[in-house]
Amino acid sequence: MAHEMSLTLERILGSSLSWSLMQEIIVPNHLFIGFGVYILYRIVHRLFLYPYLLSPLRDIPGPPLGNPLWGQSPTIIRSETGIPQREWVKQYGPVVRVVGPIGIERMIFMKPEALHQVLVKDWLIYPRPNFLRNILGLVTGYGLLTVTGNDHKQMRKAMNPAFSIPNLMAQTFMYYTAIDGLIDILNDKVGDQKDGKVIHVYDWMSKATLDIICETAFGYKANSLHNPHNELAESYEKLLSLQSGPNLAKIITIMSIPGGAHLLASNWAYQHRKWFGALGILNSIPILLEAMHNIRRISSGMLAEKLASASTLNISDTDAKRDIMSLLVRARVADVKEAAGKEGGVAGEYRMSDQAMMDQVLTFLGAGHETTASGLTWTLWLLANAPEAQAQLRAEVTPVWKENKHPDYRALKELKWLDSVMQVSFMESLRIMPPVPLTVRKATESDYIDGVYVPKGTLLSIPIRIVNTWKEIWGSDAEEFNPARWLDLPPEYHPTFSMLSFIAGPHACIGKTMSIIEMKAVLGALITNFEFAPAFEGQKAKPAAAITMKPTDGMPLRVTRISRHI
Ligand code: HEM
Repeated sequence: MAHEMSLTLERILGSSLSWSLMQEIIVPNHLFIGFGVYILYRIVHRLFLYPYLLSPLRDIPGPPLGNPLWGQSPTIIRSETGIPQREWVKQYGPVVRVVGPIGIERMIFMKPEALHQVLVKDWLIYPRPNFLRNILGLVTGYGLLTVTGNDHKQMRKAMNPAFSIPNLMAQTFMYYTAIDGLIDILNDKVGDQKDGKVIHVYDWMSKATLDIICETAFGYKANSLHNPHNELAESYEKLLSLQSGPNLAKIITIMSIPGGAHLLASNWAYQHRKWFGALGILNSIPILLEAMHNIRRISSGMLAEKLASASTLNISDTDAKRDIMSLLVRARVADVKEAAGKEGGVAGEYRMSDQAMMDQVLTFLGAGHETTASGLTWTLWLLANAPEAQAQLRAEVTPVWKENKHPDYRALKELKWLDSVMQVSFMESLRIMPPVPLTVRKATESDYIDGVYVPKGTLLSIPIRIVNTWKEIWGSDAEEFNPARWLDLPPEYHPTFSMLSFIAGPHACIGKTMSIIEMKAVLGALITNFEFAPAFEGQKAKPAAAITMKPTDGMPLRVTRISRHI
């Protein structure tokens, strides 16, 4: 057979270059050497030629390229999130090039026009990169945070009603079981001690916001505040304990290997999770896989319960349950009924499968729990260090909470923009310590941004914390906590692109209003009842360097009962 093939090829190639001669030339050794040279060239190109000599971005100012294998990533991974980038912007200006591992370039654009182009005008050209979508998908399900393009448009349209004002109004009362529980617990802990008590406030904010999001997302009473061994809360705690730059770098590396994302999301990986643990360096993977498995198992149990009762859900019932999952189930029932009424009808344009509904709710649990807990914790930290601002806030909220300890949506909304210490305290805290300090986009086409040619494939850092504290906009005290600045905004302030904590455009946070209302309800109750101060002199904040910015030390604060002062 091989002989016949060789004869045929010899005939095709003709006499000038005989097959036997070729066989001599292309001996396996030559092939091997050729392949080796090609791989070597690719490595040299990737690590040296492209970043130093060939990249169209090579002349853009930025920090030194650093080690060819890692670039600037060790500095980024080891530092507080956003701080190295902030220093580079101070040093190099509003357009910065940063080279990461294996010569991968990231651009930072600071100006509003550039951010408008990336986040709003051409958002379809600049989606979240695959590695980010895969990480978010692993942790929060394949929902709004991971889809892009038309799928995203349809999904967002389907999800918007769950975040409508009427729905938020109806949901507000769901916050108060957790808030009352939180106040009781802190009262018990602090007691009548004259000097108060040091409490790790992040841990309690995290439990309270988990209970709130479980109730608003599923209608499920997790009660993690009173039950230290709640499985869902424990799984999230484990997951969040992995939030560190080095862990994130490991997960991104696995996700970037072809098939890595599928592997981590697979049942096989869960069943063999101990194997990862045996490889010392990957010892965080079993914890991640186990936590995710438990969260999915518990969530799917809750979904099954909802679906089982779906037939009894009456969509016109004004007393109907307002949690997000009930809304999705009702929308699906309505969709199917509508389709059945039409000749040849099929269900509507975005009919959610069980799995899609699960993923959405996992997304809301993942995106809406830790962010809100961090937002509240940083606000308490900043107020603890600004006793005057804290006293002003207390003077504003105490009468409101004394009149009704469960203010409704309207009353919470009333504590509103620029009229209220509560509102400006949050704006200022979310400005300086944004719970999501940085995100990433990828150019899927070559284009000019702020006059710079950006080749297809370039990563773009969306510099949330850096823009929020940019001296060119916010002035020389940009990095300081000063809620009063919101009463007299600087002329350079841009309403959309000077404060990016919830970003902007079609991917802007869907839970923005919900989280602000929820944080107001929690903070109002806390500030009415307690005074917060640093736990010890010289205390420094310790934010984690990861996707979200939570305190790594649980944020100890000295908490004192207010009744002592009245
Ligand atoms: C203080 C609290 C919060 C902050 C600072 C925050 C911040 C953000 C940011 C910066 C993004 C954009 C991420 C990116 O594009 O890479 C985002 C997206 C998102 N957030 Fe939030 N978030 C908060 C609370 C919530 C809550 C309570 C929910 C839901 C219950 C939520 C659900 C989402 C979802 C679903 C997205 C994806 C939106 C899309 O791509 O269409 N967030 N959030």
